[in-house]
Amino acid sequence: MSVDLSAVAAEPGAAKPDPLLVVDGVSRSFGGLTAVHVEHLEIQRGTITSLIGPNGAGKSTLFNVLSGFDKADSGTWTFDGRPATGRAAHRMARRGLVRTFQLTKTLSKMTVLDNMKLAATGQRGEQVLPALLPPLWRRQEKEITGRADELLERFRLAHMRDEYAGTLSGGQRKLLEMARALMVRPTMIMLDEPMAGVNPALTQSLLGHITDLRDEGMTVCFVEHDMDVVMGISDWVVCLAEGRIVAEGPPSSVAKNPAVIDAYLGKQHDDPEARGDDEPAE
Ligand SMILES: Nc1ncnc2c1ncn2[C@@H]1O[C@H](COP(=O)(O)OP(=O)(O)OP(=O)(O)O)[C@@H](O)[C@H]1O
Repeated sequence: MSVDLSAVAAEPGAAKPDPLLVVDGVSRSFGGLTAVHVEHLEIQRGTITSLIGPNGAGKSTLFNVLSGFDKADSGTWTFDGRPATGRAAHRMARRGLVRTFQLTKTLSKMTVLDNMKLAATGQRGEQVLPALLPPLWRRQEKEITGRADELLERFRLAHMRDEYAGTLSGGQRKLLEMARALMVRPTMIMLDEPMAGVNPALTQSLLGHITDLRDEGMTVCFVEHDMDVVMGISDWVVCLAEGRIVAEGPPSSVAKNPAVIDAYLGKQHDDPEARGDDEPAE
């Protein structure tokens, strides 16, 4: 681990020695439901921080808000010491914060290389299709292709460079999602369930890539509902439940925190599928 967090209190809202992202009073509701209400959160620079919590805890909503893909109802946040509240995703990408997003239908019909090149435009995604790319982008094309090839090599996707992205396996898609996000050379990468639906061998490889990014100095934050996945890799774990931070700390302390256990068990208790009930009671 590159940053020592041993002196940081394991409690919600804990101050970090050198936070890259600082969140204050952020809330987001849908109708009458408060999906997120985070009083204070600091993400330490140069660490792997995991955001865990049961289904519906608000993890993706918080991610979407902070990365500029959704709007908060209230609250403020800063990135790298500068105000970032309500900034659009492509502006945040230019400032160094990117998030991965899943390969959509449209992107599946483009080649792997074009997916990478498009990502270089900085999270504008499908709003900027290749035919419409600005002249500046064309001038930089050589450099961008070079960067794309370098990343495809690193993520072992070079042999798929000219294939349609839709032909990739589930695991290769996850690698492409990560590689795409790195096109803009971010300082912070936010990964939404990077291991979901991936086989164990590939999970190990993805975990290796994530650790490498951190070791190169990048700040990594990922959302995961499966607590076991994050334990081995995280420097710090933040647990959300019903939109609020209920615990924070090193993985070992969070794993045995009663509020975390309650959040997961409580959810299981409410969820007929997790209880193993196939049919609702008469
Ligand atoms: N666009 C939306 N419209 C209405 N409700 C929403 C919307 N997005 C999220 N919600 C609700 O907000 C709550 C938080 O959802 P969110 O997806 O952020 O949780 P999560 O922790 O990421 O869950 P999961 O692990 O299942 O992805 C849920 O109750 C969800 O139904």
